[in-house]
Amino acid sequence: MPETIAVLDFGSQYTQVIARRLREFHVYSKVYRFDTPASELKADGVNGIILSGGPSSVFSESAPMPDPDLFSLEVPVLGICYGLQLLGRILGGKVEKSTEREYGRGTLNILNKSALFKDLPDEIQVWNSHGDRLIELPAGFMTIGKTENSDFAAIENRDRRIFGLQFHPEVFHTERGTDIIRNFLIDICQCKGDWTMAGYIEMSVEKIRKTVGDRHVILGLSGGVDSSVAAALIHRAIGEQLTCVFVDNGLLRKDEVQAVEKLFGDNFHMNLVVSRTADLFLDKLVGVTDPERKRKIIGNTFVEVFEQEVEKIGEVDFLAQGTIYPDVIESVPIGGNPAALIKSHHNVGGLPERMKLKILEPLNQLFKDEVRRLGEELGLPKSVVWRQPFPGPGLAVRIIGDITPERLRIVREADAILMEEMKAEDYYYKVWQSFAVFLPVQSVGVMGDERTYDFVIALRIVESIDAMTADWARLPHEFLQKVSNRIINEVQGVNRVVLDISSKPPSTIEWE
Ligand SMILES: Nc1ncnc2c1ncn2[C@@H]1O[C@H](COP(=O)(O)OP(=O)(O)OP(=O)(O)O)[C@@H](O)[C@H]1O
Ligand SMILES: O=c1[nH]c(=O)c2[nH+]cn([C@@H]3O[C@H](COP(=O)(O)O)[C@@H](O)[C@H]3O)c2[nH]1
Ligand SMILES: NC(=O)CC[C@H](N)C(=O)O
Ligand SMILES: [Mg+2]
Repeated sequence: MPETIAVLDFGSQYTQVIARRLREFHVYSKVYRFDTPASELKADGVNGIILSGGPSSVFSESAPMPDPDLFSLEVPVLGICYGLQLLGRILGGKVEKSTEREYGRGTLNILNKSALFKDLPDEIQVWNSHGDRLIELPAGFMTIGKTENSDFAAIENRDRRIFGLQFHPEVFHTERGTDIIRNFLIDICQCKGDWTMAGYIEMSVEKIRKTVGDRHVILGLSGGVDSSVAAALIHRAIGEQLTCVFVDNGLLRKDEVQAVEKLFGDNFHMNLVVSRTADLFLDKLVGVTDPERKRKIIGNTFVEVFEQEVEKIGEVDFLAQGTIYPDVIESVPIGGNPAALIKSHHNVGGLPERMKLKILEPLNQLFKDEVRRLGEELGLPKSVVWRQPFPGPGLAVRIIGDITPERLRIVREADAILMEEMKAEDYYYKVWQSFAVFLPVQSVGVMGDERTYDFVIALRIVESIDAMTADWARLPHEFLQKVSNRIINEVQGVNRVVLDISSKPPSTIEWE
């Protein structure tokens, strides 16, 4: 393992932001479940531990708790927000609900000069988001900073190298937040910061070889960024022991099967099987309107298809997927709280429990932009690395309500027109995603003096860095007008086009 910082996830919306801030300092970081045994962290040889924030209160009965032994591992620990409250309570201090909650901007007064605040001024603006607070320090701790409403906004046990911050150093709005993180990583955990993408490839290749041994792997290949990068990485590790399976589930975009076959043939030299199983998927989806049910059915059917392919190939032990970190966090209910589940990405929450194949997901700690850098490092072409994402459940989650052949035709044609124009006007690579959504709403129109009563297409065009947040792209009106005209003129059954101007949050990128 390279130098690693463990980030224990207590459900903060910023956990992933912490992890990538660390990687920006060229230190490998890995997100672990909040209850990971200390022995596992030790076995992984972690150089430091960060406890994330989280929505719970540490004194509530259902509060997620870490293994207390992690404080005896003799590596530095930094608790952020909930993490501070947690270590405060576990080590003998007291936490209470506060009447003066702090949300947003605050001023931190730095008191005792701590290694954590090296080279910082005595006062910085910080970003808060908490309702509870520490009111009694645990033994051996001292205050190193306070805000208006928290006497213990920053605390330290110098001997044991345990630190707590009530504010969020990982967010952009905390002044000098990256310096605080740097101080923790470089000065306190003594990381060298020599981790690179090339190093990541080397580490992953080794790990894949060790996990797989002489067994065989099948990989669900969609032609998308993630699975293509995963394929290239795994192929580098085990070569011929890998077979890629591309599933035509009947929910793909116009001409996509041919395009992926060609892309693959031109750029890769691996075993590829195309599984033509559209009817299997579409039959199961007849009459299904609930988004989560669609996703679960598709996830299950993918596995069914993979298992059929395994029967044909023989001796296969692993199913590899291009799952990346955001797929994982959105699909897993945090702290067992189902309300925190946003949507089941087909490749994560949609997998059946009875599955026999073991899962191999070498990208499940990375963000999209990191996957893209990895793809470039592996020598994949721009047309693969910079392709817009397309969800595994495909057009099923872009047809609101029932999925019928007629609706598939409509959304496919509309989508193809948008895509063609995006490429022609050079917008395709400038936005995160652009696609058409079919709305099961009919409205009145007039075409050639004749009344129409046809369906609506919504255009969804968004900008994003990592799909965790997104905003609608402000494309020129002339462009939108052209796309709208073409769709209404060329796609039978559509007489109205609307533009989705919602951001994520509160909306999501896909409509289902
Ligand atoms: N049609 C398909 N055939 C086989 N596997 C698929 C298919 N669609 C999705 N998958 C599997 O599900 C995983 C998740 O899909 P997802 O869309 O997130 O990733 P991707 O298609 O590889 O990349 P992108 O996000 O750029 O579309 C893929 O990495 C792949 O392993
Ligand atoms: O492989 C996938 N399987 C899925 O089930 C899935 N659902 C959403 N997406 C893609 O993830 C990103 C975030 O989407 P949302 O804002 O809609 O959650 C966007 O890029 C979506 O296209 C999926 N990808
Ligand atoms: N952002 C956080 O970690 C919040 C911690 C805790 N839920 C509080 O409100 O104080
Ligand atoms: Mg995809």
